[in-house]
Amino acid sequence: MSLERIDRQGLVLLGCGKMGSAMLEGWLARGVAPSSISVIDPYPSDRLESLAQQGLRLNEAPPKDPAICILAVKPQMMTDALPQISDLAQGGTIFLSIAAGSTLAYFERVLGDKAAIVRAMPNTPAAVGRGITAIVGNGAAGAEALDLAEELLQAVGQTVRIEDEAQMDAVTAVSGSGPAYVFHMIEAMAAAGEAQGLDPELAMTLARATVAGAGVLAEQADETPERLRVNVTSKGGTTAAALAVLMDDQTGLAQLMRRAVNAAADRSRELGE
Ligand SMILES: NC(=O)C1=CN([C@@H]2O[C@H](COP(=O)(O)OP(=O)(O)OC[C@H]3O[C@@H](n4cnc5c(N)ncnc54)[C@H](OP(=O)(O)O)[C@@H]3O)[C@@H](O)[C@H]2O)C=CC1
Ligand SMILES: O=C(O)[C@@H]1CCC=N1
Repeated sequence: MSLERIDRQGLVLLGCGKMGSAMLEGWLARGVAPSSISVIDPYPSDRLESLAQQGLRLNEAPPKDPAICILAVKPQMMTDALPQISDLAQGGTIFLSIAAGSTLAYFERVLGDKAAIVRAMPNTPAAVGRGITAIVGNGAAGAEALDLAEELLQAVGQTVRIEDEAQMDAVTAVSGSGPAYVFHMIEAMAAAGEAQGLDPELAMTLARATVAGAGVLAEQADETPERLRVNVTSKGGTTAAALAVLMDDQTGLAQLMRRAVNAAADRSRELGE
């Protein structure tokens, strides 16, 4: 099992904000020992300070030849942050970037094209073990590098491999940013319920449970989302009235979502320039 390689050689996490800490919790829950983990982050959280008491190395020099180094700072901070770990490229360390937009070619320019580099796009449901991450490797990332990256990411949810790095911008726009669209839908449903006279707390309870329940049903049911939608929609009933608005050819959700995903993918491409 390659996670044993992490126990032996260690893991370095550069940047431990929202996404880095979500993954860190998954690895700890999967049994990676705090003493195998080195975190570099200028303003560590209380949780990191407490993990440091349990052996996690916090803002210390990284171990000599860690199995993997996860790059989890914002793309705009990457160039400033990389010098802290770039020496690791002299050894066999695998680099795993989760930064939106930052390309494999960019990392090769900084770390060299002999370094095994994996580009990944996770999402925040990783915090509850329900993320999905797409990965793609550079030419130097062989099966062992991809397997180790995948195993680490599977500790916090599902993984998919993609062949064409150019698809990463679309992946980012759908699943990387996607949780925010769903959270916004909860907010919008709750606000609409309030506008109908519901108490704000009740409206939020109804909206949150409905989206969560529908998500689980969409995942677990044998039927397609389309069939599940039809199952809710009684002929001449309330859902049909709502869907006539949401599925309008010109102003419906599909058109809006296409524009939103397009904007996110464009921004991902810009971040990579
Ligand atoms: N949030 C998300 O849903 C997702 C994010 N990503 C990607 O993950 C990466 C991190 O995003 P996110 O966690 O949201 O961002 P955060 O800002 O929450 O996390 C980045 C962390 O890096 C720290 N940091 C800043 N500069 C340095 C440095 N020089 N060395 C070490 N650490 C540094 C920041 O510290 P400080 O706050 O003090 O500046 C912060 O703790 C981004 O590249 C993003 O594209 C990918 C998928 C989903
Ligand atoms: O908003 C962002 O840029 C990051 C990448 C995907 C989710 N959050």
